[in-house]
Amino acid sequence: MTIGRFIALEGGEGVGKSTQSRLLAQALRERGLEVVMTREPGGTAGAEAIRALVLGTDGEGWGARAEALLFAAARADHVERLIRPALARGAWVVCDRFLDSSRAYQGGGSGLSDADIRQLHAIGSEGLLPDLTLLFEVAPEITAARLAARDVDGSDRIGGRPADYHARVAAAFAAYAQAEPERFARIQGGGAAEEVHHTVMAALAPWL
Ligand SMILES: Nc1ncnc2c1ncn2[C@@H]1O[C@H](COP(=O)(O)OP(=O)(O)OP(=O)(O)O)[C@@H](O)[C@H]1O
Ligand SMILES: Cc1cn([C@H]2C[C@H](O)[C@@H](COP(=O)(O)O)O2)c(=O)[nH]c1=O
Repeated sequence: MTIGRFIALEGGEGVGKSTQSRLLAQALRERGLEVVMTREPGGTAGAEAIRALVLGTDGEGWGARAEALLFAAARADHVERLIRPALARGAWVVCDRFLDSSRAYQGGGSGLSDADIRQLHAIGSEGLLPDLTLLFEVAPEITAARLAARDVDGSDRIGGRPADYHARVAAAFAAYAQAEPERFARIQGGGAAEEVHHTVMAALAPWL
């Protein structure tokens, strides 16, 4: 049996995570590997229901603590029902966002402590971490242009937060990658999609 790997793709809005998830999943499948491509919040029926609750724009929204609990609950279901079983049978899991999004958004953006976010993750998901987290970094003026073209009908509740919130999120991601270089690969995502994909494959080369 092949060894399953858990790869998370992280970064702010519009940095290309979904695009690179698709390209990565396709490249791994072409190598004959079983790939489970998934996302957070989401990936299971329960977690997708929480996604609609937390990102939908109806109602008054959530306070920072309730929001952190909702993301942790979605992740707990996702880990238990989809991610752990996939890894146990030797599949590769390609996950668009994971724990570090909670640390960066609910922590760096909304001001909860990193210890609290990690504690929620310890309770909900028994502390599962990806084998590698690809952090995509793109200049804000480039992501703004991409999102203006993509989100013509408006953004979700969190994507629509002000620029200073998203600047804190980006700074938090950068600080986590700097603190744990063995867990992160930093990818400059401002080039063409195929060019960025080559950088991703180079980061994974030791396992392929
Ligand atoms: N390297 C690239 N060059 C130009 N456009 C890109 C590139 N990568 C992605 N895009 C486009 O930018 C937009 C955002 O990309 P994508 O949805 O992959 O980002 P994301 O990080 O998953 O965003 P979000 O977190 O907001 O959902 C899409 O319209 C996509 O087609
Ligand atoms: C997992 C996770 C996500 N978020 C935020 C980040 C984005 O604004 C949305 C997800 O939208 P996407 O188009 O699928 O990227 O949710 C968060 O704040 N905390 C989290 O843990």
